Amino acid sequence: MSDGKSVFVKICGLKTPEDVDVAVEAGAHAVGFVLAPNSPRTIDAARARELAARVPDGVLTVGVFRKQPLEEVRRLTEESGVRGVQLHGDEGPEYYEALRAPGLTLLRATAEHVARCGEYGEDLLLIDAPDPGSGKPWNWGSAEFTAPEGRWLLAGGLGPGNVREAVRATGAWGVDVSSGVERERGVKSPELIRAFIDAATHSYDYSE
Ligand SMILES: O=C(O)c1ccccc1N[C@@H]1O[C@H](COP(=O)(O)O)[C@@H](O)[C@H]1O
Repeated sequence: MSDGKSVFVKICGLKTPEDVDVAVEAGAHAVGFVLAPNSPRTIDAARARELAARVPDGVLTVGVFRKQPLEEVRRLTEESGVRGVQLHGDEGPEYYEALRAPGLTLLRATAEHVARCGEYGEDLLLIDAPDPGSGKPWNWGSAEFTAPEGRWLLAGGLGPGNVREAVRATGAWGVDVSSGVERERGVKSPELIRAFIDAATHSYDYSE
């Protein structure tokens, strides 16, 4: 039985039409394209545009950036047509203010302790491991971790086998994954994508 709580699920680092179709069909709420350089998941803006065009309106398309200049983020967002921007860096509130545009969802990714979502003007907060995209888990289950208020996503070392426990332990509003749904680094697995979405969306079903 479900207690009615739903969990927002983002599948990140998609590179092929097949990846996108599997994630969307399995019920992802958002899909991410890495527009930051030097990742095994990096794609260019033209490729991201092709992939984003496959995604129905109800699913958020997100460009992922790391420590890139504002003008580059603006240009790649425009060229790719993504409707969300996820920033992994030390950008301050003024950066978010400068990026804000109608219809654009801003995600702030950080490994720091943050009290609430929205302090920098972001729409969604992403609490991640210090090394984003590494697949390494962090101590979200420890007593030192205090969940932020508002809409926040948990990321970092999640996979089909631990996402349910992670959501229950932290009360995260949503989850984000990349490595945990790959069969090898940078190559997604349809089976793992489906299993992750199923486990995450049913986090509050059945009691133990
Ligand atoms: O995935 C990447 O290569 C990446 C590159 C630059 C910034 C962020 C990146 N990924 C983000 O990391 C988490 C998922 O990490 P994990 O692999 O599941 O542990 C997620 O927020 C991705 O968007």
